[in-house]
Parts: sequence; C-alpha cells; structure tokens
Amino acid sequence: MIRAAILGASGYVGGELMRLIAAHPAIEVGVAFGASNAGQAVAAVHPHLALAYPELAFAAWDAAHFQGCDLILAALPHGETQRLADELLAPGVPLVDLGADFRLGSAGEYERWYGEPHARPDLLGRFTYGLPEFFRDEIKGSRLVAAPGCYPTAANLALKPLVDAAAIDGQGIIVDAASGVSGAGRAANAGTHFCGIDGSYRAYGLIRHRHTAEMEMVSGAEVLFTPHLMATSRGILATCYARATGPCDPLAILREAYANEPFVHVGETPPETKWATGSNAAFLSARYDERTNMVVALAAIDNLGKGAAGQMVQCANLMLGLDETAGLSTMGVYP
Ligand SMILES: NC(=O)C1=CN([C@@H]2O[C@H](COP(=O)(O)OP(=O)(O)OC[C@H]3O[C@@H](n4cnc5c(N)ncnc54)[C@H](OP(=O)(O)O)[C@@H]3O)[C@@H](O)[C@H]2O)C=CC1
Ligand SMILES: CC(=O)N[C@@H](CCC(=O)OP(=O)(O)O)C(=O)O
Repeated sequence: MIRAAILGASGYVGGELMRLIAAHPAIEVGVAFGASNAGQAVAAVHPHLALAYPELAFAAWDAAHFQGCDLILAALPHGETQRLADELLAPGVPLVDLGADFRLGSAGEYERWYGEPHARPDLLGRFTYGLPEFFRDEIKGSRLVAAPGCYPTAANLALKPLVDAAAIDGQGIIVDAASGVSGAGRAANAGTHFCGIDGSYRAYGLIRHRHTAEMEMVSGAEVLFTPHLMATSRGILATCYARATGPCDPLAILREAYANEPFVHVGETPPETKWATGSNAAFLSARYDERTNMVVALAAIDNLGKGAAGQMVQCANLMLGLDETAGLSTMGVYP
C-alpha cells in the first residue's frame, strides 16, 4: 500500500480525503496532521470515520512524520504550502496541493488576486495544474501538482471545450455559481452559521473573487464571476453565459469533448448538485438560444468531491501510475 501523509486532515477536505482513502485499494493513511487536535482520535473530529479509523489519532506538525510516507496530500488554507514548501518537497515523494499557492502561473498573478506577495515564486513553474480532463498527460509526468478547487473546476469543465471550439466569444463570459456552505471550510462565522444561511441565498465576492483568475487562465476567456452561497452542505452549480459566435450545438461539443471521460456526464437535463453528492462526478449540460444568440452551459459537482478531495485522489492516481478511477465513485448519493 502507498502511505499518504495528509495535511489539514481535521478540515472538511481532509475528512473527505480520509473517507475516500479508507476505501481506496492502493492508498492508506500514513499520518493525519491536525495540529489543533493533536493526540485526539480522528473520530473525535470526524465521527463518521470512527469505524474506518478506530485507532488513528491526529499528529502535530513535524516533518519527521513524512518518513515512510510515499505521497503527500495537502488541504491547507492558502499561504501554508508556500510556508512549508521546503519540508514538503524534501522527501521527494509526489505532492498534491489543494491550496491556491501554486495554481497560478506567476507571482504577479498571485499577488494581484490574493493581495499578498508570493513567498516561493521559484517553485511556481514546477507545479502542474491538476485538472485531469485537460492536463492528464502533464499530471502523469509530474511530482508536484496544484489541484484546482470547486468553482474553477465547475466553470472550466463547462466552458473550456466551448471556447476551444470557438463556439462562444472569449470576451464577457458570465459565470454565476452557487456553493454549499462546506465550501467555506469547517470554522463557522456570522455569514456561514445556520442563521446566516438558513432560508436565504446571497451573492458575495463581487467583481474580484480570486477564482476568476483560474477560470481565465484555464478557459483562455475573459470571465466575470459571481459566487453565491446556498443553504446546503455540499455542491456547486455553475451557470455560465456566453455570446455565441453563431448558431451552434453546445451540447454536442461537450458530449464529444468528454466522450471518454470517466467522471464527466453530459446530458440534456439541467444538472442538480445533489446528483454529484459524495462522488467525483461532474454533470454538465448546455443550450444555444437563437433569440439572444447566447449559450448557457451548466456544471454540477460536489465541492468536496470533484471540487476538492476527489480531484486530489484522481491526480494522485495518475501521478502514481494507478487506475485513474481507483477509490473514486461516479455515483452520487440520492435522494
Ligand atoms: N471546502 C471546500 O469545498 C474546498 C476547499 N478548498 C481548499 O482546500 C483547503 C482546505 O479547505 P477546508 O478543508 O475546507 O478548510 P478547513 O478550514 O475545514 O480545514 C483546514 C485545516 O487546515 C489546518 N490548518 C493548518 N494551518 C492552518 C492555518 N494557518 N489556519 C487555519 N487552518 C490551518 C486546520 O487544522 P489544524 O489547525 O488542526 O492544523 C484545518 O483543519 C483550503 O485551501 C480551501 O480553500 C478547495 C476546494 C474546495
Ligand atoms: C463557499 C465558499 O466560501 N467558498 C470558498 C471557496 C473555497 C475554495 O474552493 O477555495 P480554493 O479553491 O481557493 O482553495 C470561497 O468562496 O472563498
């Protein structure tokens, strides 16, 4: 078995990673870092994992724990992987980072969108962007992968084939996407606790949400992105609007682009977030409107699945030469 070290194991993504790895045929948890809960049983923070990890406890941060690990999976707040970079790279084992630290192409772009200078610009060029549907071969040959998170994954899956086929204008694309509250991480604040979200629906991060950068970098188009928070635990639905370059069949373009993709389903029915819950699946649809000459393209994923932990496992499988789908489900939990 490949032994994985998990950073941020006490977080929502960390918990989902451990849930997936518990059922993975070739990967097991070597060490689960969770400094704030060091010494406590994993089940004290993730009770749903009690049967899967009856004896495992969270470890305090210590790079010595990497000894005997063959894979590092980092699910830390952005900034943390830059800070720990030397220790994470020292073991020389594959690293999948889900934070935003190494996703953008340049230190300038990082500073522009994250509002702080990049601490390790020397390493930026060494990471591959971990969206397998577009960068599979590069991921296979990489030791360092920066996996994208939920909003950019959903938007880019819906948009990139349409931009590449020149079916839509690359200027002025609008992405409205709604996220379940787990997208904001484990710690509640006034905006994310029950009373802040129950029975309500709101936009946030207007004009300058940092995920705009990854949407533009991967799709190659100009994007105006508005995230929304919906009163559910999991799920992302991205609804993308673009001016068509002429009459087109966007559904056919998406079907062809993803015909051989194990985790992407393209269908006529507008997708729902619930279809993807607990899985690594992405459900897409699209339409052309003759009246307005616009295309609308939709993507639904589980923010913790294809938008986070599932994506990390899919990348790790590719990097390790395993079956890409190992340990990952294509089926949501429904109803
Ligand atoms: N939630 C989601 O749907 C998605 C999240 N992401 C990204 O994945 C990463 C993890 O997200 P998520 O699991 O939701 O986050 P959480 O806040 O739920 O968990 C983060 C974990 O990181 C650890 N940590 C280490 N250093 C710090 C620090 N300086 N400040 C706060 N926590 C720290 C904490 O554990 P401890 O203190 O015990 O070390 C904590 O449990 C983030 O970069 C996030 O943006 C990306 C895609 C989707
Ligand atoms: C609902 C919610 O708050 N979502 C988060 C996105 C979390 C995430 O995916 O962050 P990274 O991909 O940058 O790691 C947000 O909008 O900031």
